[in-house]
Amino acid sequence: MGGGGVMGLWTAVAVVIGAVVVVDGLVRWVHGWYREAALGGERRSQLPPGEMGWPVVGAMWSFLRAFKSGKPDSFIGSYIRRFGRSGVYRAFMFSSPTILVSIPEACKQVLMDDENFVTGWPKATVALIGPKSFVAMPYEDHRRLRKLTAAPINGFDALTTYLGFIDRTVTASLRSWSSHSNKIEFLTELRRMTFKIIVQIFLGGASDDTMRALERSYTDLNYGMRAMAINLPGFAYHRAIRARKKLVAVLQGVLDDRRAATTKGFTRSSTVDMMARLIEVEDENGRRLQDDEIIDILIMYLNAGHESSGHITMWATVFLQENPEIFAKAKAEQEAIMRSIQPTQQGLKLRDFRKMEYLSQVVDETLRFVNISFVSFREATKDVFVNGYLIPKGWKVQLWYRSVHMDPEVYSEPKKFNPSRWEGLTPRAGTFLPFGLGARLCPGNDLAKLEISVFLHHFLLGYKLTRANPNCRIRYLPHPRPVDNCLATITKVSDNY
Ligand code: HEM
Repeated sequence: MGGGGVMGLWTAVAVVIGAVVVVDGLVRWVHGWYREAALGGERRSQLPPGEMGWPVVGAMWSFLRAFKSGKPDSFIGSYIRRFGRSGVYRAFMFSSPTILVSIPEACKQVLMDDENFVTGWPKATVALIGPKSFVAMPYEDHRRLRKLTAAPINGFDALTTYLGFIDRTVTASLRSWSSHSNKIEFLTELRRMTFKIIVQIFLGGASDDTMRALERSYTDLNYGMRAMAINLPGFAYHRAIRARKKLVAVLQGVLDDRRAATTKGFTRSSTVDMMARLIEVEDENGRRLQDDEIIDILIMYLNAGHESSGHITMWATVFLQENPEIFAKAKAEQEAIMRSIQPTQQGLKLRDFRKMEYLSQVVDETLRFVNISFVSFREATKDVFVNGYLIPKGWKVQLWYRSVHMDPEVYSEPKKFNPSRWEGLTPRAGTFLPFGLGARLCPGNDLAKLEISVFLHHFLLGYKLTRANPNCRIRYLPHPRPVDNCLATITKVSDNY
């Protein structure tokens, strides 16, 4: 090919690239205009920096790319790089114009403002968790049912009721895993264990068949939770929708049995579990909850009540095992606690748990570092200004807890696992959000911390974790986990306690 031919080729390539850039810019501009024009010039000029991107996908590709390539922080990182540290950005995600909030003060403002913000989970998530659960419930119903359901699991005193069951379940699990030399999927087993605990609290226990059916369906439900909402065979979301139908059927069966037993005058357990409370509760007009309302609340609680605790327990165990100094310090604290317990005492008591200061720092650091709930969703019900920028009425808001926890201006060396950073530290409001904040603060936070600490107490005193693939790849959606579900052996190393 002569010089003219090469020139011609390069010109053609340049023209194609130029055309792509122009078309890309034009499409983005038209989409931005289409989404924002109705705001009017003045309100539009007050929006935070950012862009709507391409129609339909918006920022979803870059979000999924960041999380699927193992670099979840690069998503918000790209906004900071392109638009500066405004902490509030605009984007198009989950089919809606959305404001991304990534700094503590702004997160706190949104989370504490119930007048101007309601929950705003994507429709696909609401369809999975349940339209009649807390994720989509009207304000007054939420207040009433939250009070009813949170009271028995909130505050460490209320939790005394469950401590014995948690302690027995944890010790039996560790004993069973270490009774053979086979590898187990440690995460899967922990999820099973935390599920058993939450089923006891909410349903007063369940048959093995019911447990198995529920567990399987919850796994599918969770895998579909942050996936693209494509309801076609072969897609995770489709499997999740089917799993929800099964969950509804199983819980309907449990509810029917309970109602039948109550009619005949039988009660299943001596303590009042959460299902009993939900069946009995009346609003100010004497109206009781319908079956579909009870079932949606249970689906939500049973899910929220085991997934996150199971994952955090796994990560805390892994971090302890990988950091011998931290392990030794945490173990010494537990040994001291054991020495202070009377030989006649059966199992752990709440006062023992209260002495676990360093272990509590290990758990807090794990919560900060792992970011199991990395984002939360709200919707503005009026025009609101946050950090000087407009959040227009009707727009969605995403609160990026993960970005707050991994921000070097909030936590020095954020990528270092360092429990001692919590020593004597009371975090500034909005800087530590593993359980959210405000009216939607996780009602299971005390229960979660208790379960995790009881497990770590027993693990530190007598067991060792050996992973089959210590450098296994991590998958970040829906929750951070090693792709092998932490395949490992659990060995008993001490008989002294
Ligand atoms: C380590 C464990 C846990 C973590 C990290 C966690 C995290 C969270 C977060 C961040 C929220 C707030 C979502 C928002 O801002 O909208 C939340 C809400 C919730 N959590 Fe948890 N959670 C955990 C354990 C539990 C447990 C054990 C239960 C049940 C006993 C539970 C039940 C709930 C419920 C029902 C909500 C919705 C509250 C509402 O909308 O009023 N969670 N959780």
